[in-house]
Amino acid sequence: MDRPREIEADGNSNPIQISRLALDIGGSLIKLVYFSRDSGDHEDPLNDSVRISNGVNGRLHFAKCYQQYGVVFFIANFRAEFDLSSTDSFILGLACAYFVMLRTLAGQASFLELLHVDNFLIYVIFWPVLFLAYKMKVNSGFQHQENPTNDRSFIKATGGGAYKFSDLFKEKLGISLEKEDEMDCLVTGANFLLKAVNHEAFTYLNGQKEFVQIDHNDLYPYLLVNIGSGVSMIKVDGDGKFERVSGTSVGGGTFWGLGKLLTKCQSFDELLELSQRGNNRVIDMLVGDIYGGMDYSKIGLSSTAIASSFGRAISNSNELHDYKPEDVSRSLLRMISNNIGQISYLNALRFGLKRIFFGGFFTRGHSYTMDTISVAVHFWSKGEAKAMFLRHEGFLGALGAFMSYERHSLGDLMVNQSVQIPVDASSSTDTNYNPPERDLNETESMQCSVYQA
Ligand SMILES: Nc1ncnc2c1ncn2[C@@H]1O[C@H](COP(=O)(O)OP(=O)(O)OP(=O)(O)O)[C@@H](O)[C@H]1O
Ligand SMILES: CC(C)(CO)[C@@H](O)C(=O)NCCC(=O)O
Repeated sequence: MDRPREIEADGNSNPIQISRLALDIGGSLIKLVYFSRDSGDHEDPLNDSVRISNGVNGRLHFAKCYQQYGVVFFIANFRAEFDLSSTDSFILGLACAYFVMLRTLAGQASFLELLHVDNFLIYVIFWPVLFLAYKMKVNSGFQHQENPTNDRSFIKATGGGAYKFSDLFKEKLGISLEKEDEMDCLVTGANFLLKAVNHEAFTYLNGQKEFVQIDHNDLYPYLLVNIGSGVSMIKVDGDGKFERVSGTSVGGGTFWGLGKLLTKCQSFDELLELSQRGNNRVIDMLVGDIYGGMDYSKIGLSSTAIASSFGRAISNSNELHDYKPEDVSRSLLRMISNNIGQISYLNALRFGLKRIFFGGFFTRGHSYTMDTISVAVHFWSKGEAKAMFLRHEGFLGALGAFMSYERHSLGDLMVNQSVQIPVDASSSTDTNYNPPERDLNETESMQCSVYQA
């Protein structure tokens, strides 16, 4: 197979050269992974790696697109990323504010009809993708071929949206989405991160985060639980060797959807933030509520264990508005995280798996969510199985789609780990080492090299 044009040197002195981009268009969020080549004339002070002459050095960027306000979020990032002039960003910002305002106003069908809703929404939702695709074309000389049957304007894409929006992308944007299987991508992304990135996996129990050193020779088998809108459970036996063994529709979409209805929260972050301040005991029925304050120790249940999520709400005449949104959010988060932890454990037990890695954007590095999942796995497995989380949790699919460029045309993608998480030599083997606190779910990048096959 031909090497994609995008990776050919173009001699362009533009410091940011987007050469490849992959998408994961899920039920709730759009995730992007893209590679920008180093121009070579500005060294990253944190980069202590050796530049390898036959590799293409650059950065792998991770970004996600909120469907709501996604445009404004991206503008803020692109301003720095692409060195937009202030006039450019002002004009783009105005255009985006206008779109967002229209979208907000567009509650009525008649108004949407006036705007030709399909065109309007595709430009609003996929504006960031368009912008990146445009940048990719400009920077890499990536163009339509003279032979129209050999169309190279394609982007690797996975997730349901790769199918759902395929025609729309082609018709309205002139971009073909080259579809990659979602499960395949999740596994490829997870395997890559676990093998190539230091301090990628960690355990989280009782507020203690501990990084796990992954032994490459002893990684398989493991259970990958991807908590997106819905939940997929995949038994992974090697590179490309996997089976989706289970799933549940009670996932991140359930938390966000039910939470939105019950608390009137306007954003997922707001809902998570509320949960941090809430007390689930107000709404959940505890074992102690049923057993007069006592443990039911014969079956291993303490008085504080939840006997019935939301069960307290039946025992008095309270209406929804009598409960604090904080408490509702807390109970909901706990119910869903517990349930996922329990089903995950049962599937691990089914196949004799000791390690469970959790991916997907539901966890969002949120301590209470991770703690609840870990406690469920720990409790049900009597400490036998281990719940582990991934720093790039939400990007497994997009990363897998990105890696499929390699599978088809390139050699390896290598990550320069010393840059991804700046650690000094003395701390690099410390499993308790905590990388600087920042939201890894927002835009992030890691230094890497692509090798030509
Ligand atoms: N900013 C956010 N806005 C909305 N949901 C968010 C946000 N951050 C995290 N989430 C949570 O992440 C979930 C989506 O996770 P993810 O992007 O991994 O899945 P998806 O690809 O959209 O879903 P699926 O794989 O089921 O199609 C949401 O349902 C919600 O619970
Ligand atoms: C349908 C997918 C795979 C889309 O990502 C995901 O949302 C999911 O795994 N849902 C759970 C479906 C089930 O197994 O019950």
